[in-house]
Amino acid sequence: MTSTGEIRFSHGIGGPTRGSDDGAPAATLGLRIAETFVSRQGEGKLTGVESFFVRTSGCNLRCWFCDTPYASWKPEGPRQTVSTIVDSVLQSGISHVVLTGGEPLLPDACVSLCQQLRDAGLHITIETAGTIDRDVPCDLMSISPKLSASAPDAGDHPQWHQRHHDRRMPIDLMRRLIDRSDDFQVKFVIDSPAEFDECAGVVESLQVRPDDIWIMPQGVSAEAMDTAATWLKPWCESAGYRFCDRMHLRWYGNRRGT
Ligand SMILES: C[S@@+](CC[C@H](N)C(=O)[O-])C[C@H]1O[C@@H](n2cnc3c(N)ncnc32)[C@H](O)[C@@H]1O
Ligand SMILES: Nc1nc2[nH]cc(C(=O)O)c2c(=O)[nH]1
Ligand code: SF4
Ligand SMILES: [Mg+2]
Repeated sequence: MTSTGEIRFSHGIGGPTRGSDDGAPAATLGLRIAETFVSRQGEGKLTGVESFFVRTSGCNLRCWFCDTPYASWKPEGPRQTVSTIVDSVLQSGISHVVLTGGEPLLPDACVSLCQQLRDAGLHITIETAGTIDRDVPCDLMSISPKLSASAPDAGDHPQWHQRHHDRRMPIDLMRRLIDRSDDFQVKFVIDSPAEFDECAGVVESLQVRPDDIWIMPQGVSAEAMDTAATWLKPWCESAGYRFCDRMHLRWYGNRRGT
């Protein structure tokens, strides 16, 4: 990690490398893990399904609203080998795994992790912002493209503001992630009606059906979601998108490990 808390990744945007600087295979090096926990999937088409969550630490974006800053702004947690993580999942006896972050497609070892989980017959959802071009086995690619208003403040974080701008919306790359996966969903975070046109433009560029689009209100409480629903739900209905309640916030509150 650098003095500013940024993890140095082994590849630039969109171009993963194989292995590492010291020659160790990715599976041995493992992944930095902020937390693992069992919960019910709170978002999207698998809402309600009991799942084993693996949250990697480290992100190449810095959304101002990030609800897991301990995996992005201030990444926490030790490295774990792929076999340690796979053992934990298998011991739980749970058949659905959600790989999230931070940005779970950043570490090279995410490929062998997903391959081993798949070989064990488990269902894998990957929650990603869709900025890393990675050919990774997965059952549900859940992409949450980041709109321009999600960038951190330019005055407070000039470098991350610029990086966020440069990295957040590689349309062709997202399309490849969609084309490679067995199934996909696209989830947007909307903070205000000013983002409607931009969101609709991205949907058009991605060439996906309105039915595949889930719209999540920005916020981390049931009250915030209910307030946003008054202006967000009518827009979703008119555009044919799905309104996405983030149910874990209702079930458990905004608590870590849920
Ligand atoms: C913490 S992110 C990790 C995965 C990946 N970095 C991404 O952004 O998709 C997990 C999910 O939470 C959503 N999210 C994060 N902060 C949020 C907030 N304040 N309100 C609504 N959704 C949020 C993201 O858009 C994403 O769908
Ligand atoms: N219950 C629950 N469902 C989730 N779906 C996606 C999540 C994420 O943080 O990526 C998440 C999460 O953090 N908790
Ligand atoms: S891309 Fe995801 S993990 Fe990274 S800062 Fe944005 S919401 Fe947080
Ligand atoms: Mg979450």
